[in-house]
Amino acid sequence: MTLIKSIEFKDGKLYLIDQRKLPEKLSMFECKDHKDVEFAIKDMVVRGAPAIGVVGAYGIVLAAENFLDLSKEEFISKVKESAAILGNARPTAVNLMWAVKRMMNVLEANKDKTNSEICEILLNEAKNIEREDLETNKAIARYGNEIVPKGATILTHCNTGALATAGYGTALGVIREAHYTGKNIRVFADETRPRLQGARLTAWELVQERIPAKLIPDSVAPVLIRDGEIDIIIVGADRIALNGDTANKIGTFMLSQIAKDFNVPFYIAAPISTIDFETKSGKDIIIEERDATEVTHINGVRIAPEGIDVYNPAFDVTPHENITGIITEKGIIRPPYLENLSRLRDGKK
Ligand SMILES: CSC[C@H]1O[C@H](OP(=O)(O)O)[C@H](O)[C@@H]1O
Repeated sequence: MTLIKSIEFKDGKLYLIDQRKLPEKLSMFECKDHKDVEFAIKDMVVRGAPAIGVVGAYGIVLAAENFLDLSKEEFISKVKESAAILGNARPTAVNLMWAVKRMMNVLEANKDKTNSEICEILLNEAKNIEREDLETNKAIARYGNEIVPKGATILTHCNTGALATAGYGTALGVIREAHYTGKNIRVFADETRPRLQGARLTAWELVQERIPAKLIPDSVAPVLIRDGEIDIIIVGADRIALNGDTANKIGTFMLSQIAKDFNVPFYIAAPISTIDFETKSGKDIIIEERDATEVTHINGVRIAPEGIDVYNPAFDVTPHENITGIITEKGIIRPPYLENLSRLRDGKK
């Protein structure tokens, strides 16, 4: 099993696999300060809800180190300002704001220490967030593997692998676990227009791991589901509302509706940090709209005529009624989601 490490903080800089360049080129993008990190998140050098949470945390560390020599008051103010900028780099995935809030809580709790002590403490917290995400991925994979039948054909959408997390993956982590525990599974991976995370990233991870898979145009998935070719669908999430409505990559809702029509189990795999207990339902989730050129161009080559208008939402919301279960590091959460997610929020079994 090749552990793909897409995020590395060393010698006071943050290095990221540049996912815009994969699969043709494996190169690192260097972040010297929090503005580089903001760009990396916005331009999808790094993407994937858990991954941008980890990267956002390290962005705050870079900010603290760059403002180290300021007065304590200016230092705290500048770090908080940088954190706000990072937290707003992409609006839909809750993990980013979750990580930023966690880092700000640590800053607040240690604001009476010296600037350099605070830098050290923030770096340790960012490392904790990264380490915990990897552990979380492994737990999600183990629980998810329990619902993967031997010999199953699994459909997945977008990229939810090591590139989208601190390593191993969420939905793709379940697929890895099923493969490595000898379940003899095979995968259909949606290409996932327009940014092609499936074709460029998931396919790359599956090839690296020699997991039997076929890449398909997004519109093939409904036909495979209708024809009984898919045993189970497992996808990721960017934000799960308290009632279980889930925001994920555009195209997920369509898959869930067709899965429901043809009685194919449809699972979300996500860490608990992706559950937003403050958001009551999917209606309240902000859906990021991205640049028109993501649709009108591929690799910089224009494929649609000048002058055509574009609507490019990066996510859609799957209603909780379409979701068979939510695979988390604490087990699989089943309906009724409002009741069960509220119990999780309140720390009840
Ligand atoms: C475990 S990644 C979760 C989620 O993030 C991806 O979105 P993006 O590539 O725009 O960052 C996709 O929705 C994945 O399912």
